[in-house]
Amino acid sequence: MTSGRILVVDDDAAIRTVVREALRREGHVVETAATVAEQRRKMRDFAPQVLVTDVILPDGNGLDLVPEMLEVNPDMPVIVLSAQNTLTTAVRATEQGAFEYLPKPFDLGELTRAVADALAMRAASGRDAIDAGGGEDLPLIGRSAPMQEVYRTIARVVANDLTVLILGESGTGKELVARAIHDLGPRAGRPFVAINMAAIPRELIESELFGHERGAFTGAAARTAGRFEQAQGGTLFLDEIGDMPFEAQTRLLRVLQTGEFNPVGGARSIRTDVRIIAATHKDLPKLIADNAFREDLYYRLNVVPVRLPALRQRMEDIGELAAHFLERAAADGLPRKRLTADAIDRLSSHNWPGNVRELENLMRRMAALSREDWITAAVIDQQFSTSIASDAGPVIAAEGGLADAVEHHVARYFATFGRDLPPDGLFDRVLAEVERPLLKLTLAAVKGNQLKAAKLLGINRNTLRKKLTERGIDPSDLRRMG
Ligand SMILES: Nc1ncnc2c1ncn2[C@@H]1O[C@H](COP(=O)(O)OP(=O)(O)OP(=O)(O)O)[C@@H](O)[C@H]1O
Repeated sequence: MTSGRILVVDDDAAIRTVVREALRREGHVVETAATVAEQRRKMRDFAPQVLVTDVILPDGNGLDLVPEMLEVNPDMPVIVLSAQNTLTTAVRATEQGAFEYLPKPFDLGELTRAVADALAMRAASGRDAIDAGGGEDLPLIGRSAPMQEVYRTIARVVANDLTVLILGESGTGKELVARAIHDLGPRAGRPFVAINMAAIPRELIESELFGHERGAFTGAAARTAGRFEQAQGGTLFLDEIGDMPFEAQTRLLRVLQTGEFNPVGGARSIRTDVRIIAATHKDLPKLIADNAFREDLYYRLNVVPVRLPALRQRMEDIGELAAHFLERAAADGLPRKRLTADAIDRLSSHNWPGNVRELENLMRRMAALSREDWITAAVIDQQFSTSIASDAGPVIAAEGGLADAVEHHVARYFATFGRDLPPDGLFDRVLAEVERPLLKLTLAAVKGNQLKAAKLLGINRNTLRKKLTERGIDPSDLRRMG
C-alpha cells in the first residue's frame, strides 16, 4: 500500500536479488549492499526508510550494527534476517532495537508483509510526514516503547477490516488512533463517521445509529439516515462504547452478526459495508460482571485490542508532545513559545489525569497567556497551582470557590471545545465532565475511602459506587494519587 525506500544488506547475492525483486514488485525503491562498508555509505546516500539486514556479513555483524544505524536514522525500522535461529538471536535483535526478526529460510511473503508493516508504522507515527516537512497531518506523536507497541498493532490492522477495540483513559488519543487506522487503510477517502455514546441522549442512540423511517416516533417528520448509512464504504467509530444502552447493544450485535440493519420503524434491511472501531475508557469486563455490557458484543468488538498508555506511562514523550502542541498553537495564530529544559522536567513530574488532552490544553493556555517567549518551570508551577488537578482541598472546602471553580472550568471547556461541541446531550456531557473531577478529587482527598467520600459529597455510598462505575473511575487509582 505505502511504498518506500528500502535498503537490503546481505552477503549472499542470490538473496539480495530475490528480495530486491520481490520488494520492487510491491512498488518499493530498493538498494542493496553486500558489506558493512557499503551499508554505511548507502545509509548516508540513499537514506532508507526501512533497513533489511542479515546478521553475518564479511566485515562485521549486522545485529551489532543496528544501534549505530539507528543513531544515523532513529526512526528507521530494522528487519533482521538470520540463519542463527535461536531465541537468543531473536531476543538480541529486539534488544538492539530491531522492528522485526525473521529466521532464515524466510518466506518472501512474510518479508514483504514485514516491510509493509514497518512502513505503516512509520506513517502512523508521522515520521515520513516529518521527513517531508509536512507535519500538518501528523497523526500520532511519541516514540516511547508503549507507543511503538501501539504503532505495531495499528500497522497490523490497517490493511484488513478486523474490528478494533481501543482502550485507554480519557484523552489518551483513542479517536486519533481510530482516524489513523482509517486514513492509512484502503478505506481512506471514504467517510469516517464518529458517534459518541456518552454525548447522545440514551433514547436517541438507536435512531442516531440506524436512522429512522418517517413517522417512526413523534417528531420523526422525514426519513433520516443513521451513522451506519453515513459511514457506508468507510469506517464507523463507536466512541465511549461502554455507555451504550443495553437494548442498543443487542441491536448492534445483530448488525455485526448479520451485516444488515433495519432503520427504526422500518421493515427494510440495509446491507452494511463499514469497518467498526470502538473505544472506551471503561473497564468492559467489569461492566459485563455488573450486567451492564453484553459479553457476546464484547467478544465481537474486541477482535484486536489496542491499549493506549496513559501519558504518565510514557513521560519520555512529553517534550515532543508539548513542542508539537506549541507549534500547533503558533500555526493557529497564537504567539510562538518554547519550553526550557527545566519546564519539561516539571511537566514530566505531573500526574496528567487528563492525559494528552490536558497537556494540549495547558500548552494552548501557555501560548495564549505567558508573556515571555520561553516557558519556564516557574510559569508551569504557577499554572498547576491554579489548576483543578492540584487544589482539591480549597475547591471542596470553600462554597464560593466551588461555584467559581465550576464556572471557570465550564468556561474553559467551551473555550477549548467550542469549535466541535457534541450535537446534543450537552447538559449531560457537561455534568459528566464536572462530576468526574469532583468524584476523583473528593476520593483523592480522603485517600480512596469511599465511606468518607460519600459523606463529604452528601450522597449515599451506593449512589457513589454507581457514579464511579458510570464515570469509569477506579477508586484504587485514587488511593495511589491521594
Ligand atoms: N499521540 C498523540 N499525538 C498527538 N496528539 C495527540 C496524541 N494523543 C492524543 N492527542 C491529542 O489529544 C487530544 C485528545 O485525544 P482524543 O480525543 O483522541 O482522546 P480520546 O482518548 O478519544 O479521549 P476521550 O476518551 O475523552 O474521548 C486530541 O486533541 C488529540 O489530537
